[in-house]
Amino acid sequence: MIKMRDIIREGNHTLRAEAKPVKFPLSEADQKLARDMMEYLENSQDPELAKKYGLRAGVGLAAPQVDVSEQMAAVLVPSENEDDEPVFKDVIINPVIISHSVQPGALTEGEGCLSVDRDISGYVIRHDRITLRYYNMAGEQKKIRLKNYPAIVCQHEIDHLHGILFYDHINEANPFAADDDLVLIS
Ligand SMILES: CNC(=O)c1cccc(C)c1Nc1nc(N2CCN(c3ccccc3Cl)CC2)nc(N2CSC[C@H]2C(=O)NC)n1
Ligand code: NI
Repeated sequence: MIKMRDIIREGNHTLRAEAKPVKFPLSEADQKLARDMMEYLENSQDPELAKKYGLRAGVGLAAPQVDVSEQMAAVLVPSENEDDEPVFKDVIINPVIISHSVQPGALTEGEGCLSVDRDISGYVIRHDRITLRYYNMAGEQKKIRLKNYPAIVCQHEIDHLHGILFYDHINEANPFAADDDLVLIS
């Protein structure tokens, strides 16, 4: 299982590298990696398991964060009440944002990252809505539209595949600068 010690932190160059596209059919190693990353998110969202293994909770984890510079990320956005299906759950491979809203969006509370061991406040300005094309573990091409929280999470994880970290999108001069069409997502 993936533990916090397997997650690389700022300063490790892999976090700032351009990850390589994944080849299909997935190798055994890539299949295991995909499963392990999704398992990490599930474990981290379970208060008992998170406590038992000292895991930081997350809704997304990208392969570069476990020092594998490949274009693959697990995303698990749970629904508000736990016995419903997740809002979004998949391993997104070779993802491309093929279109997006002009309208920006940001999490009201800012963003955290498992590879960043410090609290950096401010609005992380992203697209409020995206159309995402990606391949799943079976190699099927998917094209989906996402908005608000799941759209923000996927953009955060896709950034990791291109060496971009969330605070790269925070306005340094005024971290909470918001033009009037910014959608604040709580
Ligand atoms: C600085 N302020 C903040 O961090 C911040 C502060 C308050 C609110 C939010 C909403 C903030 N922001 C933020 N909160 C999250 N979580 C909320 C808690 N949750 C979770 C926790 C426990 C069980 C199950 C779950 Cl589900 C896990 C996910 N996750 C992300 N991000 C940014 S996009 C990728 C995603 C990620 O997985 N990061 C590790 N941002
Ligand atoms: Ni991150």
